[in-house]
Amino acid sequence: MAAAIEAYLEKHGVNEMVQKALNAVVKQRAANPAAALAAEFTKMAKAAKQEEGASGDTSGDTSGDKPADKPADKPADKPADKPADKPADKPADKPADKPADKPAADAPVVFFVLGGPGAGKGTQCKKIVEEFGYSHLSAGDLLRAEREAGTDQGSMIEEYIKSGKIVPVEVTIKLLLSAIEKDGGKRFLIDGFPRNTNNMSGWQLTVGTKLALAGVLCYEVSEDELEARLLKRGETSGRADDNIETIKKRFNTFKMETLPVVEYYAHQGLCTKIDGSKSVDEVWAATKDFIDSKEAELKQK
Ligand SMILES: Nc1ncnc2c1ncn2[C@@H]1O[C@H](COP(=O)(O)OP(=O)(O)OP(=O)(O)O)[C@@H](O)[C@H]1O
Ligand SMILES: Nc1ccn([C@@H]2O[C@H](COP(=O)(O)O)[C@@H](O)[C@H]2O)c(=O)n1
Repeated sequence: MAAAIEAYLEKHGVNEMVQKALNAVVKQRAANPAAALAAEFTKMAKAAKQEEGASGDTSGDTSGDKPADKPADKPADKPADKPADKPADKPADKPADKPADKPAADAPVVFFVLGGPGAGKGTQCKKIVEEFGYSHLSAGDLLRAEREAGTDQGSMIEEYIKSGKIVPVEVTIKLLLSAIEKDGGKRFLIDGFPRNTNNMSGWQLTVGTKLALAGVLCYEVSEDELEARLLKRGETSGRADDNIETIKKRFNTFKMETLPVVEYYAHQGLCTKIDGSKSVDEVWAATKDFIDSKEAELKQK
């Protein structure tokens, strides 16, 4: 099935695939969007398999039959997550110059780190930095720092954070790319990104294959546990979103927008899910195993 999904992706591109699946899920008003999305991907993969069988093309080379009006990297026409009154129509950055098919062997390596609010992303990233010397970039931290600048953009970011919504990618990607460039490292943990399909499109358009995505870590924790952790953290964090009203909104955003992204990567075989409800040390043991095995894979390349 993974090969069939890859074939579909080759033909239609990631944006079209994700957008089509998300549209179907939204239409269904599915109670469990992640499961519905998984079902949509499976349906698409089956259709791609049949299509491939019908055309007799088993090579996987689809370069000749891509419809001319549908480039693989065409961004979603309208990001699903755009708040109606915000100017978020298109990523502001110029698309990466004609992307190569694959990242260069010496391209810096990136891991996305996902999980619900309070799942322990930051806690585990810190440990990875200590043990493996990776560079850690938290999209949330970068946005909070930018908010402090006191500009119009700062107040816009504040609004999004307080309402638990995802800031338009053109803002976030600029912060991430400038931090990556400044850092100049070879291994990056991108914490809290991509949080929705708009984030994914922005990354694909601006980064393309300049950086190599080696894997996605996702920490799974129940909402009850997350809520308890965030309320406790809120006693000292001073964060505008560690209060029960915003926490509920963040949970909703996570379920509706981020879980589908996690499922997308899971279907690509890129996502490793870790039980984040255990103790910090137990979660770290699983995290370390993951990084060790990825480092071994990367050494063989
Ligand atoms: N395994 C764990 N068990 C119990 N508490 C934990 C665990 N991991 C992290 N915490 C605590 O839970 C809170 C949230 O952790 P952390 O800030 O690492 O999460 P996060 O996923 O980065 O959150 P956010 O997305 O909101 O920034 C912190 O107070 C942290 O000390
Ligand atoms: N890709 C992202 C990441 C974060 N945000 C906003 O920041 C808030 C806090 O993020 P944490 O990762 O620190 O939990 C989050 O709720 C969003 O409002 C974002 O917009 N895009």
